[in-house]
Amino acid sequence: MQSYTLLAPAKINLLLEVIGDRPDGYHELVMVMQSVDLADEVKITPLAGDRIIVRCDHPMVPTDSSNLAYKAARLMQQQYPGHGGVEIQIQKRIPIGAGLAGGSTDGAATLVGLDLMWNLGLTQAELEYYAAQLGSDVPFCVGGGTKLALGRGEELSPLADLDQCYAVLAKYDSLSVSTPWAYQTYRTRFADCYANSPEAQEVRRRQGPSVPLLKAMQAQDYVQIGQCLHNDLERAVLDELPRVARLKETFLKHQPLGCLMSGSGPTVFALTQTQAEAQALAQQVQAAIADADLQCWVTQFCRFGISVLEPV
Ligand SMILES: C[C@@](CO)(OP(=O)(O)O)[C@H](O)COP(=O)(O)OP(=O)(O)OC[C@H]1O[C@@H](n2ccc(N)nc2=O)[C@H](O)[C@@H]1O
Ligand SMILES: Nc1ncnc2c1ncn2[C@@H]1O[C@H](COP(=O)(O)OP(=O)(O)O)[C@@H](O)[C@H]1O
Repeated sequence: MQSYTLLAPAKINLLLEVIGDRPDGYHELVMVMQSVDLADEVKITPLAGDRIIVRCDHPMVPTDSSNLAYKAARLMQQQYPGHGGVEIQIQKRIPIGAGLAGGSTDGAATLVGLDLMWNLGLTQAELEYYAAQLGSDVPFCVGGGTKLALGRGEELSPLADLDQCYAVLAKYDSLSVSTPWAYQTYRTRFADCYANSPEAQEVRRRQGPSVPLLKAMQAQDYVQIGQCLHNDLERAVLDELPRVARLKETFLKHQPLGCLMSGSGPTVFALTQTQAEAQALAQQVQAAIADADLQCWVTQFCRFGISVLEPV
């Protein structure tokens, strides 16, 4: 049996609209998701016996059964017994609790890696089916690229690739947001915005902020795309975290194509059309904020989710 090293990219949400409640207790969403080339490396190695061992070079990442890579390996062992154990080594580059799906992408990489290592020949649909059992964002992370995500985030449709777009990501190192807290904070403030019957939810989907964004994306009109970015969770989270609100204001002063908090935050991203503009923007924002706690990454949109870096 061969070892595999996989590249597991982060995502940003170009749009996140909370439509209403779902019978399963989650929120019904409309999202436009985009992979970026900031990625963890996940190495999958066969182990004798049935053990699952997770190692990570970042001290804040749990390596017990709460790690999404561990959960993915256990799910695969339950579904396809008899292939033995696995060691999963995660080289963490995606910041934690950042709204960038760092844990989800490691879980997705483990599913893809075990499919290869155990020679199962699973389809993308089968991988996404298992992924949905691990978390709402995990199915997107399998195939990545540019996608519309409905339901709780697991109903995916491909969108035309957005070529040549860069995202400057910025996050205070010491600040993380828990996803349940972000949804709960939104719910406490804005539950009166919820559409809860299937008919009312359909009306919301057809009339909401995804309509102009999808139109701009179809036309590859980057100026328009920048103006149509939207995240319902942003107003709830930014009200609670004024430092992040100021970070967004600072980005906007430098006139990027657009700027938004990603997912549940607290990462803020700003879009540019060239790498040089993105690098200049990152420097300008770091100089303006002048806080060693602020981290910036210049990333490019990418067309793929999990990819094999090298069979070892
Ligand atoms: C907000 C988003 C946007 O892409 O991502 P992050 O910012 O966390 O990366 C996602 O909705 C997060 O997806 P993920 O992190 O996979 O969520 P899950 O593990 O399925 O759920 C974590 C918690 O988020 C809330 N949740 C999640 C998805 C959803 N449609 N409705 C919800 O209410 C629930 O409180 C749930 O207990
Ligand atoms: N492989 C993993 N990498 C990072 N965090 C993980 C992982 N597996 C489980 N977690 C847990 O998930 C929490 C959320 O982390 P992460 O996925 O980075 O954030 P987000 O949900 O904002 O995208 C972390 O605080 C950590 O406890």
